[in-house]
Amino acid sequence: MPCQSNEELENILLEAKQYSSKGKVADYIPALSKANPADLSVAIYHSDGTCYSAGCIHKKITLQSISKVITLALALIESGEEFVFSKVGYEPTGDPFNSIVKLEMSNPSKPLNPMINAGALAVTHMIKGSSVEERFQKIIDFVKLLSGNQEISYSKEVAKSEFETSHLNRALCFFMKQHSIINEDVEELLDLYTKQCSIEVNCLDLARIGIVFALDGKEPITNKQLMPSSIARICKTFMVTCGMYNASGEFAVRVGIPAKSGVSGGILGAVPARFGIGISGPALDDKGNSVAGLKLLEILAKKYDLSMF
Ligand SMILES: NC(=O)CC[C@H](N)C(=O)O
Repeated sequence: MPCQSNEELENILLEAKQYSSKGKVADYIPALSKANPADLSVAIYHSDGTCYSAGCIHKKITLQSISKVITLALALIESGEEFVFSKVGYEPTGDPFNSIVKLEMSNPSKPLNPMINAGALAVTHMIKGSSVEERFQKIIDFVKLLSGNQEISYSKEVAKSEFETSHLNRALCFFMKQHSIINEDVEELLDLYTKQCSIEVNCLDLARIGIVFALDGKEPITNKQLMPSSIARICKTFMVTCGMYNASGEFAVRVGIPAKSGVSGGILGAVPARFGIGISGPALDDKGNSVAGLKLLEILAKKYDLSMF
């Protein structure tokens, strides 16, 4: 069984850590630029509930795009497959996560998948509730449930920083409003989306969420089904086809596990039926993925034969 000690993981982390210097922290959301590019941490959650970890494991990062897979699960639970996929498609774009170009090219105009910003905004729009507060509470409660961590909260500073600078996301929303994919107030939707992206986790939380997806929705300790297995499988499929933005193809070849990254440098991995993996490493490559995190996953995948292909 792979990785049976923290020391083993520590050695792999040290090898991957050297790659941090090749990346840069995201600064298009000003508050994210405060992150330390040299940070790296990893946790692996086994299906029997044991967990191994290395690095600055308690350091928090915000979920950013990793939240997209969580709101997708929630929207599918609340509204069902038919409704969700009437508003958002199934296909990878090959474009950067915040690109607008395919929205105008597809006919009828709808976001190509729920992992790009346009698709994620359309999914967040579906989360039901009478106010932004009620809807956000639902999202954060779901993150608490999946991570088994009742202490989860969000960074007001990061949420505010993104809300004030999110002009491209505003443009995506207005375009989608014109085409009836969304019909709520754009500022309210952005308020909810930026809060969702600002939920704080560490690599242990990410690994714990990862194992729930890996086990098709089951919590490893209690065996409770936290979401229908069909929904966990839809989410994992999108993680394979679009989870690492427009680097998902190369990632499938090099690593071969369902994963979702975020511009805070987080990566959520789910090795089917085996492990949840959580990584935090804020230095990013030019596609927005954690450079050292990618390296770490590549080493783990080779060493422990993790690829599902
Ligand atoms: N790739 C990401 O992590 C993007 C999430 C970020 N909140 C945005 O909308 O730009």
